[in-house]
Amino acid sequence: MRRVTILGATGSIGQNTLDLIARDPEAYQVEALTGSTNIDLLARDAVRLRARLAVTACEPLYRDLRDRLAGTGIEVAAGPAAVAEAAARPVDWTMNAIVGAAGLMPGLEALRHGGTLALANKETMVAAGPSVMQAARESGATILPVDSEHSAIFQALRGEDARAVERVVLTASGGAFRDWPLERLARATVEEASSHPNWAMGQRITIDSASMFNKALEMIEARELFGLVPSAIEVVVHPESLVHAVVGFRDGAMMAHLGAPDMRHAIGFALNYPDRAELPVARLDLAAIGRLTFRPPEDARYPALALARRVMEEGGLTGAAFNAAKEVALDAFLARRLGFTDMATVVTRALDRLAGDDAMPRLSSGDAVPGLGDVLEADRIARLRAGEAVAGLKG
Ligand SMILES: NC(=O)C1=CN([C@@H]2O[C@H](COP(=O)(O)OP(=O)(O)OC[C@H]3O[C@@H](n4cnc5c(N)ncnc54)[C@H](OP(=O)(O)O)[C@@H]3O)[C@@H](O)[C@H]2O)C=CC1
Ligand SMILES: CC(=O)[C@@H](O)[C@H](O)COP(=O)(O)O
Ligand SMILES: [Mn+2]
Repeated sequence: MRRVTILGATGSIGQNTLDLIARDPEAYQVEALTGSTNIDLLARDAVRLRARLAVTACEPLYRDLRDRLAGTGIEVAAGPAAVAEAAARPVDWTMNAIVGAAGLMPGLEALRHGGTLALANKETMVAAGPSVMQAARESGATILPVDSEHSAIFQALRGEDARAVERVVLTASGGAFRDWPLERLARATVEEASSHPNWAMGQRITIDSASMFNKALEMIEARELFGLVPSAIEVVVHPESLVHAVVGFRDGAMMAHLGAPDMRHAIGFALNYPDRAELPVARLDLAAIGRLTFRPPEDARYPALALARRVMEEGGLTGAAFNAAKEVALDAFLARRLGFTDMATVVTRALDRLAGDDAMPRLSSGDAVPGLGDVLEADRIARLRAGEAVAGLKG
């Protein structure tokens, strides 16, 4: 029986993970489930899956969660530190499906005890890729990417010599507004941005798909996970979301990964690795699909992609700053304090300000791996600068 922990169990990836685990209950012992605001679901799943520990990141909800689990024998805890402590409990397999930079510390805790980390939380790699990879090397932990594109790349690279890789192509659906007239984008509403053409996902990543900030994060995630040079990372718009990524090799061959737009593919791959197990996902009928289409992303529609290139060029703490500024901009859009196209403006202004900002930690030239303290400080300062940029745009 494998011991597993699911961080972010109440979200979209978390629920897809539990769906797979619940289909084979004898195969898994659930050590911990974590969530944040949705304690009804957290409590219900903790009982259903006989978890040993249930944790809400939201401290004020401790009593409510405790009351819901009274008499079950399931341990209860609350707060960000309790989430990290849950992640630190030794298990064979951990899913990190927390959204945002909040996933960083629990993810690092999970890596420190070894085992396998199935990583959906792409923000972790963007903010602190070198630290994360170093933590895995030190403990001998295995990181398996869950983001569909990165799982696809990982699968295409199996058995290949990494030195033979010439390029990777990340496919992008183009998001909710791929066919809108450009002049309409500034008036796009939260509701309109929260509907993905192909994937059912959490609201934040769905909006990031519409702005292409999701793909921008994924470019950086690919660089960190696979050690690629930025020029080897390409993005192509593929409205059908059936090809998840393509790897190009030095002999000109290209290996594409195809599958239905269902995250249980990538989660199931990580859960069963190195084997392949039967998964409850739709099988593609290529003749019925008929055609797959591709087109270049438009710079004017998707300024986030150029920002990702800038982040990769600058390196160091810029990834942490970029992710944090993007989170602030997205919060402001969700709160109706910013327009849709203002999000890229806020992130650009925050990065511009940070370039000469005395408050930003300075890395010494020998720092190949920025320290975690510096990463967290860069995140904090970037949030301040992005907040100022939001206020500046409103005023
Ligand atoms: N959804 C998808 O198909 C894909 C997602 N990803 C990535 O996976 C991650 C999860 O995405 P998704 O499942 O869509 O997100 P959701 O918003 O659906 O779920 C997020 C999870 O994180 C929890 N959470 C929220 N804030 C905090 C916090 N501060 N501390 C601890 N836990 C918190 C939520 O708890 P609660 O709901 O109880 O408040 C929930 O369990 C993201 O990094 C995303 O980019 C990558 C590829 C595809
Ligand atoms: C399912 C998944 O991995 C998402 O990150 C997906 O890539 C989002 O779709 P976009 O291609 O629109 O960003
Ligand atoms: Mn993805």
